[in-house]
Amino acid sequence: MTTLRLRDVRAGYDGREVVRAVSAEVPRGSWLAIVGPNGAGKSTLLKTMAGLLPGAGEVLLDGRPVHTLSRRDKARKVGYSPQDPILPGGLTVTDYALLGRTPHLGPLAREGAADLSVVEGVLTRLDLTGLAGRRLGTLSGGERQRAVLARVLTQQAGLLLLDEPTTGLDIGHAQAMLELIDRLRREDGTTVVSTLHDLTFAAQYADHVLLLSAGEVVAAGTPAEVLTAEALARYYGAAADILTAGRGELVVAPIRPPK
Ligand SMILES: Nc1ncnc2c1ncn2[C@@H]1O[C@H](COP(=O)(O)OP(=O)(O)OP(=O)(O)O)[C@@H](O)[C@H]1O
Repeated sequence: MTTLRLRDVRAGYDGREVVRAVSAEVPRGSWLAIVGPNGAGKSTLLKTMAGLLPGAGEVLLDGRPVHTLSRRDKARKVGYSPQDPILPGGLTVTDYALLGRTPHLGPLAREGAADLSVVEGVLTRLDLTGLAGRRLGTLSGGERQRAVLARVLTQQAGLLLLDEPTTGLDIGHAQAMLELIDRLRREDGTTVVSTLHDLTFAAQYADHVLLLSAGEVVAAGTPAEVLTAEALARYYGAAADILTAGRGELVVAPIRPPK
């Protein structure tokens, strides 16, 4: 439900710029995948979009600079999931997912039946119902990752900023996760920006792809325009074939490099 616009965004650490002059427009209800090799600046760009890192340039949510939003307004508008979140190991999956409802509660109000119903719906879709009462500290890596996404999704924000949402998930759970996000996009108009190392998933789910290399946008466009064998060789140093499968979907298939 949110349009995101980036104008000449720059960000970095300790005076070292690692994201350089990135501009992009992500219309309401669309999905932008940010791809690029390790260290290219993807997570840094996502954190800057979430208003968690100061940077130069503009990050506009429905025309408003993200840093001018109050914490509560930001939490209602933006759901951000980091790559390596620090989790309160003693909380159960349900209680943790319920935290996503906090921005929707009045002052001093407790979660009600409607909030619990949102949480139950998300846990069901992410195959977490059987783990609802388990403490986060006892979960496997992939289960923990699904719990993190559950909390972000219960927030029902208009913009989702997801850093590697499929990390640690098996192929079935990864698909279920991406399908759920895609459904939110189609049915509720949720806008999605995600970093993705899995380029086949990027091709299958994103409308637009931004390829970053050394902090700069080196290609932007549809998955077919950006994810070419030449670009993968040039920017990742990878050998890959781009195939079509299923209903004409792109598959990025690694191949053994020529000897
Ligand atoms: N907190 C930090 N302090 C200093 N430098 C950092 C910090 N976080 C990231 N960097 C550096 O900034 C650059 C971009 O990092 P970033 O995490 O944004 O890359 P990325 O594209 O998300 O990488 P990956 O695919 O490996 O997750 C890297 O050179 C990294 O070492």
